[in-house]
Amino acid sequence: MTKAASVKDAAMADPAPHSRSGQKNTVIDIQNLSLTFETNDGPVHALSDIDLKIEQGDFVSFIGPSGCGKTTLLRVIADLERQTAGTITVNGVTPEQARLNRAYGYVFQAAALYPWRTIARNIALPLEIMGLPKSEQDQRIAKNMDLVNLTGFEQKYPWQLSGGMQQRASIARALAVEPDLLLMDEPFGALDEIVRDHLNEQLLQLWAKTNKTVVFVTHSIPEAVFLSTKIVVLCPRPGRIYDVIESDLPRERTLDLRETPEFLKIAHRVREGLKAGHSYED
Ligand SMILES: Nc1ncnc2c1ncn2[C@@H]1O[C@H](COP(=O)(O)OP(=O)(O)OP(=O)(O)O)[C@@H](O)[C@H]1O
Repeated sequence: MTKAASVKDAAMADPAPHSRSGQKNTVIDIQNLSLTFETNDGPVHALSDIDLKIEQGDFVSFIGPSGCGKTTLLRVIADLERQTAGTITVNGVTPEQARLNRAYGYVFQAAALYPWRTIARNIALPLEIMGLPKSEQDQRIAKNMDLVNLTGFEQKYPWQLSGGMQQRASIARALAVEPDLLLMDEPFGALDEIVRDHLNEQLLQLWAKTNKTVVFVTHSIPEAVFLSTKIVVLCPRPGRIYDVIESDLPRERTLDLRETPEFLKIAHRVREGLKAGHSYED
């Protein structure tokens, strides 16, 4: 597929990716950002000189070996960590202001559902905290359970659902606050490969339907290439960006795409980046 064709696909799948000037809106703008943790054993340079722009409607994966700073970078975006140098804006404001504006939903590796609440009441939790009227809560629960294909499971408890279904429920809970930005930290890392494949397809469908911007942490090369419009390869000590790959795969994807030469070419480039940035002393 040519670059021009993929851009056309992107425009078709994405109803409002641009501002009126025709420019894509920058959702996350990171410049010269570093973060050093001071520990009893000395400083840990978790992130060093990170420059990255993420635009409206992008699906961006962070991939890299353990300890290269993927989670730390996601946590800086979410205002769960603060950088020690450089700048970052989320929707044009500080991460703190973006958090207060409820700009993002955050999905963790573990579904983290309350076992004593039904699935519907788990999804309702952030809405209760926001003080939304019951009718609005019910409408958002129904809409987001439908988006993750869980309609009919409202009154079940988390332990009555499979791991994949629990993770879909946690995605519905993140979506219920209606954020434009979804931050996902290895959400499918603990699931078996068949379930992960299925959830990857469902996540892409959800992304196409909702036009969200997604930032996704993974260890898996096929997952990163299958899902992303942009793949950020990080390497450790200090954590830094080794490569940024703009994918020219079409936005509408099914799993058989993984057998194509275009897919394998991108996967090869990611693998080469991971190899080059890897320290074999670990
Ligand atoms: N709160 C903290 N205090 C001290 N060091 C930390 C803290 N959080 C993370 N680190 C260190 O920062 C570095 C980056 O950690 P981070 O968890 O972001 O890596 P990662 O790429 O997400 O790893 P993994 O794939 O294992 O989750 C690691 O060396 C880690 O030990």
